Amino acid sequence: ATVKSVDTFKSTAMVEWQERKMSRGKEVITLRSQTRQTCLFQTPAPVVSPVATSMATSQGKSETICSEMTQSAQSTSSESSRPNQKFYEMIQDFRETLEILPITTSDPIEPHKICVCVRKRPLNKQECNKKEIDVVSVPGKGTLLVHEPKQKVDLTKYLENQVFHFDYSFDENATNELVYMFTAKPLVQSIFQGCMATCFAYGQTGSGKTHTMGGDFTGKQQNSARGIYALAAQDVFTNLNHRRFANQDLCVYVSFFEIYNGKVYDLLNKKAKLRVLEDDRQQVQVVGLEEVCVFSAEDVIKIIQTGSACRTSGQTSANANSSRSHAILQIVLRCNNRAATLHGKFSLVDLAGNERGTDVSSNDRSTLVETSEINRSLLALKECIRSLGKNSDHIPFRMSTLTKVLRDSFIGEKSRTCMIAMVSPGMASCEYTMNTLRYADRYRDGVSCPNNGFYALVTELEEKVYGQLKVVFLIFFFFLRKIDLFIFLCSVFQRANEVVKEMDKISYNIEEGLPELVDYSRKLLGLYRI
Ligand SMILES: Nc1ncnc2c1ncn2[C@@H]1O[C@H](COP(=O)(O)OP(=O)(O)OP(=O)(O)O)[C@@H](O)[C@H]1O
Repeated sequence: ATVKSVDTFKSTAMVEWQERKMSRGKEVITLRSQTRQTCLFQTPAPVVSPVATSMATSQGKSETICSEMTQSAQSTSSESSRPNQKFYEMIQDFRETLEILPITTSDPIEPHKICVCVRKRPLNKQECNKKEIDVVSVPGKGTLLVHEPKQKVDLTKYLENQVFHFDYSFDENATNELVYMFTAKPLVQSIFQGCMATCFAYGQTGSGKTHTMGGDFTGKQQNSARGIYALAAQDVFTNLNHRRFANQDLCVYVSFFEIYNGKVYDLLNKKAKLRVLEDDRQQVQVVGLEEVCVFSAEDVIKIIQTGSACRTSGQTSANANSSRSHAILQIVLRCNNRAATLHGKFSLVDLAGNERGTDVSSNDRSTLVETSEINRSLLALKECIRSLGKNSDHIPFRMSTLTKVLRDSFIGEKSRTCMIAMVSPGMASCEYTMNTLRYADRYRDGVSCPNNGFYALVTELEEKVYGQLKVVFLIFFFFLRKIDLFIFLCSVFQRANEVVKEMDKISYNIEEGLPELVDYSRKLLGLYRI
């Protein structure tokens, strides 16, 4: 109950009475202004502020004070001790002007070839203890706002309210079931029609990717039955038993693997390292990948549990490990004939934490390699989905192992893709949140993206660099015995290495870095042209 909030509400003018009722011995009056913001007034007043009293009197209602409808529990004295109190108040003021209409199960689900949505997780216990400020608002209808705290040179604080639009936006109260209904569920239907579907969970570490895909946590125990993996498996078997598909004689197979540093590891076979090969017809095979035939959703849940345990075992920090690798669960429908012909495939991908891409400060070689691999794969993924969205003939899937193994999901009319961008709401994560949203925004905006030309150019140059590299290696092996040529090639490699390092540094902040990246690509090509 603050004087300021009464002021704010009063200034919106034209207040209509909505409702008066008794609650726990107090009279609660709900008001609604013309701008549809809502405010609660209660009697008797624990604190009577002059402004509140005068306002109430002017309305003919004595002993009335204002309290914020949301976060009232955290207000009063503890609020003043909150770090960044000013920003907190500014965000609260802004939220009062918003019309909040969260997505519900009764909202229509539209068919998309590429669907991009965003999910905000709630502030966690630690963040609440630190009195972190929630800087993300989800008014609904696919919109999401980030209230970016800024400061002018004269130290005046202000907010930059960034608005993003996606196909769907889920707030902190959305359940996995609700998210599933709008994202992966339509893709499950599509694989029965012979589609290759992919659902990605993207975002920084701790933003809720594993919670969404693998299931929510009760303490440290993950409830695998309530994640998108399991919900999709349940729907696959429901569909399979439906009379429409019952006579198609389909069988369900599951594989579960992870990609770490560009290498594939089988999570259903003691993390065996596997090779990715491409045949003459550009078909990509993960050689020796375990594909288990399953007969119920429970079988799939057991596989998820086995694979997840394998994913994290032997690591000092499970979370740190998972955030560095991409985990892929594939549900494959095969016709139950001798050739076990592929009918449809659903790949569910829990991507590596995208904040790794910014971690270029480290001098540790393994961290640098890890970072550049994550960078490369996320950039490649973006390019492949964008090419798919534009129905382009050229899909740059060779850019990374991730896009290579998902190649058949990026081609043809029968591809369906859904990207769920996860965001953490805290002010401390604001920069990462903005990066996640900008990345996801690129998919939606493929055609009108101002840097479209640059993206295409970078992709084309990357492909050329790979081509040239192949030639260099051939020459190297051919003239292996010529020491002067060997020294020359060493110096070329050294210079190329430096250029590649520079490229890695800027490739995360792709927005500003693109022109530079093009320059570097050209330099690289120049180096290899001997
Ligand atoms: N929507 C949500 N509701 C409640 N808690 C959530 C939600 N999303 C995430 N959390 C909680 O936040 C914590 C981090 O989530 P999670 O492990 O899923 O993040 P992540 O993005 O997969 O991280 P990493 O990249 O490190 O694997 C978990 O304790 C999880 O229970």
